[in-house]
Amino acid sequence: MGDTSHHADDTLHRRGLMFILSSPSGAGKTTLSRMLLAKDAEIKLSVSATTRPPRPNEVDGVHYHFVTEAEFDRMVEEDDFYEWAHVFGHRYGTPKGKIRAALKEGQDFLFDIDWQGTQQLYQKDQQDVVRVFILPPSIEELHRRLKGRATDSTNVINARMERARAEISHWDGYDYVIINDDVNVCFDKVHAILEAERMKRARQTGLIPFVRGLMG
Ligand SMILES: Nc1ncnc2c1ncn2[C@@H]1O[C@H](COP(=O)(O)OP(=O)(O)OP(=O)(O)O)[C@@H](O)[C@H]1O
Ligand SMILES: Nc1nc2c(ncn2[C@@H]2O[C@H](COP(=O)(O)O)[C@@H](O)[C@H]2O)c(=O)[nH]1
Repeated sequence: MGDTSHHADDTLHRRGLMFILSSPSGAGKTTLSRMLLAKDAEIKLSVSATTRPPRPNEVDGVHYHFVTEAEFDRMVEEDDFYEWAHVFGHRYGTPKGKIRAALKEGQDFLFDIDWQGTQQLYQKDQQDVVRVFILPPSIEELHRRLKGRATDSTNVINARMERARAEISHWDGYDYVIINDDVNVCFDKVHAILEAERMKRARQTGLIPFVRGLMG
């Protein structure tokens, strides 16, 4: 064994990444997001603001910041959003918060956002963005999942099903595409992507001094 004074853990600073999960409504991105947050302590959810009313199990400030139309207007005027979009008759936006500074410090962020938000984030910050699209195994299964979730009225479910094909058409704007058939298998793939992206050379900003140390 050689000199351990340049231990990798002390040296290898890494830039954080913006990990985006998108899918047609009901394909399972929120389920996968929650699994990822429970399993991986290094990634934090970017909590969006929305004008949609909360579902029964949703907590303000945890799953979304639930805001009024007037509050959303104010946030837009004050340039508080990285991106925002109209989705299913409501507005949703990613608050800027301290994301940029935290990325520099190595913090990873998870975004459960649609294709419009993905395009906007990618245009602003290509180097930090990793785009993952989740597909359902079939349209029938997508419908079953939306009904089985039992959080939305029949009208809302029908509207989301009507939009599903249009949303799926954006699949080619993503770096990775995964079919969510068995949720555990799908989750392992999502996590493997995150782990691999963390090791990209460009993200490992501490590599240069580390390699210099190795070369003596
Ligand atoms: N692989 C799977 N097999 C069976 N059911 C699943 C699977 N993945 C997710 N589900 C179930 O499907 C329903 C929809 O999942 P989820 O809420 O995660 O979808 P979503 O893509 O986030 O939808 P939305 O965009 O509407 O928020 C939930 O009841 C969830 O438990
Ligand atoms: N462009 C953005 N899309 C967002 C954001 N937060 C959530 N979403 C997407 O909206 C739909 C519907 O979500 P739901 O919670 O009402 O089912 C879904 O595709 C989300 O990914 C955001 O900040 N910006």
